Amino acid sequence: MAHFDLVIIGTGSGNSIPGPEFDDWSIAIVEDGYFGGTCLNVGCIPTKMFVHPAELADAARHGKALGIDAQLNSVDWKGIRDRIFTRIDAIEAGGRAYRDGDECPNITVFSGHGQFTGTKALHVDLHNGDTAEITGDRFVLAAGSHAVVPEIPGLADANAPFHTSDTIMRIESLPASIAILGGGYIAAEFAHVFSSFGVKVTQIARGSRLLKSQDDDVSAQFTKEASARYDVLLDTKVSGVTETSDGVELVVEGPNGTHTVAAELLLVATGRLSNGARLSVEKAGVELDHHGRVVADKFQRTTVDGIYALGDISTHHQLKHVANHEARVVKHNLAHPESLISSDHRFVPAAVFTDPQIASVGITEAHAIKANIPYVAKTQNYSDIAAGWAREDQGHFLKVLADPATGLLLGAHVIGPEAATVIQPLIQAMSFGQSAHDVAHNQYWIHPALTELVENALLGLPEPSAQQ
Ligand SMILES: Cc1cc2nc3c(=O)[nH]c(=O)nc-3n(C[C@H](O)[C@H](O)[C@H](O)COP(=O)(O)OP(=O)(O)OC[C@H]3O[C@@H](n4cnc5c(N)ncnc54)[C@H](O)[C@@H]3O)c2cc1C
Ligand SMILES: NC(=O)c1ccc[n+]([C@@H]2O[C@H](COP(=O)([O-])OP(=O)(O)OC[C@H]3O[C@@H](n4cnc5c(N)ncnc54)[C@H](O)[C@@H]3O)[C@@H](O)[C@H]2O)c1
Repeated sequence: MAHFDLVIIGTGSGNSIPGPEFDDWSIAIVEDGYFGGTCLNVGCIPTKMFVHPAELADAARHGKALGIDAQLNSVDWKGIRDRIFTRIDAIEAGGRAYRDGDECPNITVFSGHGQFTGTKALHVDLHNGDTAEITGDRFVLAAGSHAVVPEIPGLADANAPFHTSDTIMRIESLPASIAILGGGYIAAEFAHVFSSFGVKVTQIARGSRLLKSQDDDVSAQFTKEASARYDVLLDTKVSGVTETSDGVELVVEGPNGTHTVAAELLLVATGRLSNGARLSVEKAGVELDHHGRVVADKFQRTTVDGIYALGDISTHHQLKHVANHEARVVKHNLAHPESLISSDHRFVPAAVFTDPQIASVGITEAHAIKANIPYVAKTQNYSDIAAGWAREDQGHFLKVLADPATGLLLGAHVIGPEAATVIQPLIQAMSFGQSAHDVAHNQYWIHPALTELVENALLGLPEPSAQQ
C-alpha cells in the first residue's frame, strides 16, 4: 500500500494542479487513458484541427455569392489526420514522460483504471497487468465523462459497428456516407466536418430542432442552414441498427413513418456522462447527484473532507474552460485550505465550431420569459454592418439581452462568422459588470471589423430606465 499527500485521478485539467507550491508533497497521478485527457486527445483540440481544414474545403460554397468560382478537387484525409495526431500524440507522450520523469521527482504516475475501495483508498488495475493499492490524505477527482450509448438494439448490445467521438477522428479513410445520431454539439461539429469533406451526411435528431439548448432563434436558423447542407431527420427516433455488407442500416421512425437509413459509418453523439460511478466514488462516501455527477460545492469540495472534484465529473458545463477554471480553484484551495476561493460560474460562455459558428453566454430569451426576468433585447444582423456586406451575409445575427433598469447584460447569442471571437467583448462586459451603454460608447471599435456587430447591437438597446 503506497500512501501520498495527494492523489489526482485524471490528467485532463487535473494534470495542471501539480506545481512548485506542491514540490514537497508526494503526489500520485492515476490515468487510465490518454495523458492530457479528452480535450487534448479526443475532444476540443483535434476536432477544431479538423474544423479548420473543413472550412477551407468548404470555402467555395461561400465564394459563389462573391464572384469566386472554385471547386474542391480532393481531401487528403490521411494527411490531415496524421498531421493532427502526430502533433497531439507527441504532446501526449511528452506530458506523460514529464510527469513520470526526473523533473517531477515527487510525482508517481499510475497508468491504469482507478476505483475507490474505501474513503481515501483506491485500487488501480494497471495497464501492465499488475494492480496497485494507494491511499492519500487528499484526492482530486478529475476523471471527466464518457460518451453515452443509447439503449438501441444493435448499439447497446454492440452487434452493429459504430463510432463515438473517441474513435471517429482516427478512421483510415473518409467514408462515402455517414449517419450521425444526436442533435447536440458533437453531432453538429462532425456533420460540418464530414459534409465539408464531401461525405454524404445524414443527421438524426429526436428533437424538432438542432442545438436545442441554444437561443430559439439561433437554433432555428442553424437547423435551417444545416438542413440545406445535408440530410437532417428531425423528430426521429432510431429503433434498431444492423450491420450490412457495406456499413450499417438504421431503422428510423419519424414524421414520415418508419424507414431505413443506410450509411458506411455511424457516429453516435448522444451526450456524455460523468465518470463518477465508474470510479466507484460512492465507496469513498462521495455523493453523486441524480445525473450521476459528483456533488461539489462552490469551493469544489465533495461531500468528503479532503476530496475535491473538478470538470466533467462534477459540472453540467462540459467545457474545457470550465474544467480549467475549476482546476485553478482546486489548486488554490489545496494549497490554502484556510482561505478558500470559489468557482465563478455566473457567465460561462460556449461556442459551437460549425458553419455558421455559434456562441453564447448568459440566459436565453426563452429562459428570461419563462423565469419572468425583465429584459430588453436587440437583434443586430451581420447583413447590416460593413463586414457583413463584404461577406454578402444572410440570416446571421447577434442577439443581446439586458436588464432594462441597469443596462447590465443578461445574455448574448451569436450565429454567424467568427461568432466565438465576436462574442468575447460581451463576456468581458458581463464578467466585469460593465453596462451595455458604457461598453458601446466608451471605447473605439475598429472599422470595419466584425466587432461592429457588437457595437451596433449595444447601441440598439434602449437607455436603462434607472438613468432616465
Ligand atoms: C469531441 C469533443 C469536442 C469537444 N470540444 C470542446 C470545445 O471545443 N470546447 C470546450 O470547451 N470543450 C469541448 N469539449 C469538452 C471538453 O473536452 C471537456 O469538458 C474537458 O476535456 C473536461 O476536462 P476534465 O479534466 O474534466 O476531464 P478529461 O479531460 O476527460 O480528463 C479525465 C481523464 O480521466 C481519465 N479517467 C477516467 N476515469 C478514470 C479512472 N477510473 N481511473 C483513471 N483515470 C481515469 C480519463 O482517461 C481522462 O484522461 C469537447 C468534448 C468532446 C468529446
Ligand atoms: N464546441 C464545444 O464547446 C463542444 C464541442 C463538442 C462537445 N462539447 C461538450 O461535450 C458535451 C457532449 O456533447 P454531445 O453532443 O454528445 O452532447 P449534447 O448534450 O450536446 O447533445 C446530445 C444530443 O443527443 C441527443 N440524445 C440524447 N440521448 C439520445 C437518445 N437516447 N437517442 C437519440 N438522441 C439522443 C440529445 O437530444 C441531444 O441532441 C456537450 O454538451 C458539450 O458540453 C463541447
